[in-house]
Amino acid sequence: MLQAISLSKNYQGNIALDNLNLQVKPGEVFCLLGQNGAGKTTTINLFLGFIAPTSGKVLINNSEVRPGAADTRKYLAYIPEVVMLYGNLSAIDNLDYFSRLAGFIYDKNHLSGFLSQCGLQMDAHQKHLAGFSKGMRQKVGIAIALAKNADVILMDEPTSGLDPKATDEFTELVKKLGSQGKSILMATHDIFNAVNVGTHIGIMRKGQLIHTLNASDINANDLQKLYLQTI
Ligand SMILES: Nc1ncnc2c1ncn2[C@@H]1O[C@H](COP(=O)(O)OP(=O)(O)OP(=O)(O)O)[C@@H](O)[C@H]1O
Repeated sequence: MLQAISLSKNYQGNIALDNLNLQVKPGEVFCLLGQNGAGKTTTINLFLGFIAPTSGKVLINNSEVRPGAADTRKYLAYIPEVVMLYGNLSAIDNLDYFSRLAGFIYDKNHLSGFLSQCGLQMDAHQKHLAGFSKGMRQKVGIAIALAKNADVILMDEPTSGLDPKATDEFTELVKKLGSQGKSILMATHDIFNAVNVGTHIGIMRKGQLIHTLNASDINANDLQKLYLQTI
C-alpha cells in the first residue's frame, strides 16, 4: 500500500507540493490529474525515493521511503512516459536482465510467458528493443513489473502519445494488475482514460490535492467540468 502523509516539497522556496495526503490500497488504481506543474511527477518521484520531502513522509507497505534506500524499492515498479530499456537487447533479454537485478531468475519460457501476458506478440520477443513502438515498450515495462512481483506500480503519463488501440490495450492491462491486488498510482492528462482505468481520481492544483473521487461516482463529462473548474 502507498501512503503520502502531510507531504510537502519546496524547490528554492517554490512550493511544488503542499501538504498532500493520499493512500492507494491493494487493488486500487489512483489516477492523478492536474495541469503542467501541479505536482504529479514530484509526488511520484517522492514515492520512488528519487527526491526527499521537505516535510511529511511517504510510506510503502508501512515502511518510510528514504532516498536511495533499497528496502522500499523492492516493492516498486516504475513505468515512465517512455520506457527506456536497452535498445541493443531483445525484449526477452531486457526482461531477464531487469528480473535478475530484482533477484528473480526465470527460464526463457517463463520470461516469454510474462511478455505474452502483457500482449507483446510472440515474434517480437527476440527482437531488439531499438525497433519497438512506444506501446510495445510499455508492454515490456509492465512485464518487468510482473516479473519483479512488484506490489506497487508507479506510472507517469504512461499513455501519452499512444494510439487509441494501444491505449486501450494498456488500460486493460492496468485493470488486470489492479484486479491482481497491485496498488497503482498513475499521473495522467487523459480524463477519459482516468475514468476508464481508475478506481480513484485525484485532481491537483498548485501542489495541493483539491479533490479525491471514486471513479465509479463520476463520468468523463462531469470529471472534465470539475477539472476545468478546479485548475
Ligand atoms: N528539480 C526541480 N527544480 C526546481 N523546480 C522543480 C523541479 N522539479 C519540479 N519543479 C517544480 O515543481 C512544480 C511541480 O512540478 P511537477 O513536475 O511535479 O508537475 P507535474 O504536475 O508533473 O507537471 P507535468 O504535467 O508538466 O508533468 C513545478 O512548478 C515545477 O517547475
